[in-house]
Amino acid sequence: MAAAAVVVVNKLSYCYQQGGKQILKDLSFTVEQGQIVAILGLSGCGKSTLCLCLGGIIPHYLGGAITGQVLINGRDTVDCKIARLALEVGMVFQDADTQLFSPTVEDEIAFAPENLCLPPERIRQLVDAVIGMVGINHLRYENPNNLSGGQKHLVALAAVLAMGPSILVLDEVLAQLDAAVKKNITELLLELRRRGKTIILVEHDLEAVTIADRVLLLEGGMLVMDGPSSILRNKELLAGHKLL
Ligand SMILES: Nc1ncnc2c1ncn2[C@@H]1O[C@H](COP(=O)(O)OP(=O)(O)OP(=O)(O)O)[C@@H](O)[C@H]1O
Repeated sequence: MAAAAVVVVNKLSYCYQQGGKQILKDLSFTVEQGQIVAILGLSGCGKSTLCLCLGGIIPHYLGGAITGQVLINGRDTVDCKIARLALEVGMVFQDADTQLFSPTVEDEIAFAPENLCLPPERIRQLVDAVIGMVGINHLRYENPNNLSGGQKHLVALAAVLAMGPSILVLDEVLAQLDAAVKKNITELLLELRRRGKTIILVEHDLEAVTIADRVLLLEGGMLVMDGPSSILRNKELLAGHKLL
């Protein structure tokens, strides 16, 4: 039996301003539970915009003109409250500064579980667990503002994992990590997939996305390729799309 589609994107088009430039053009695809899907494409092709649509940031916070449909675990992102969506989709933004606002890393990770009114002991367990998973115990009492770009992404990832979403949308989270940390986080993503999480990964580094089961390629806001990650070995095809 085929795995359930946890993300359904159906004829999605989007402009940031009514009547403005169309950024996403008639995108349709589905993602099954437990898949790692990489979204590739040249700078400006709409990868981050698509991520924002998947997490409901578009249209809930950024407005604009959206047509078509994005369903997350069967919920339409336009109709579903953003707080509800955040329990299903954990997003780490390309610019992690936009999602970090607490005085310490520990507080940042505890923030959402506290808002869910979880018991203090449970919150402490969750914070310890995700700090361990992401390997940031040494940053626990640091102010997120003082961290490097890569470290901020790790803190945002830990904060998202503390919410226990079934889907992760990670926008260039691996890009700024050094090789050893990148390897650890890659292994973590594979472990999360084994536990049934669905992961959507935007990266420019083709090497970093070889863990993906599937690759989607955007060009000028259009989906021009949707195939297995083995296409990453096809140098001619990649060069043809200016990815090499
Ligand atoms: N808030 C915004 N308002 C208006 N236009 C925007 C906004 N954010 C992005 N854009 C435009 O949308 C287009 C797609 O941007 P997007 O960030 O989604 O591309 P990307 O593929 O993620 O690029 P990169 O790889 O450089 O991160 C670009 O032309 C960009 O200038």
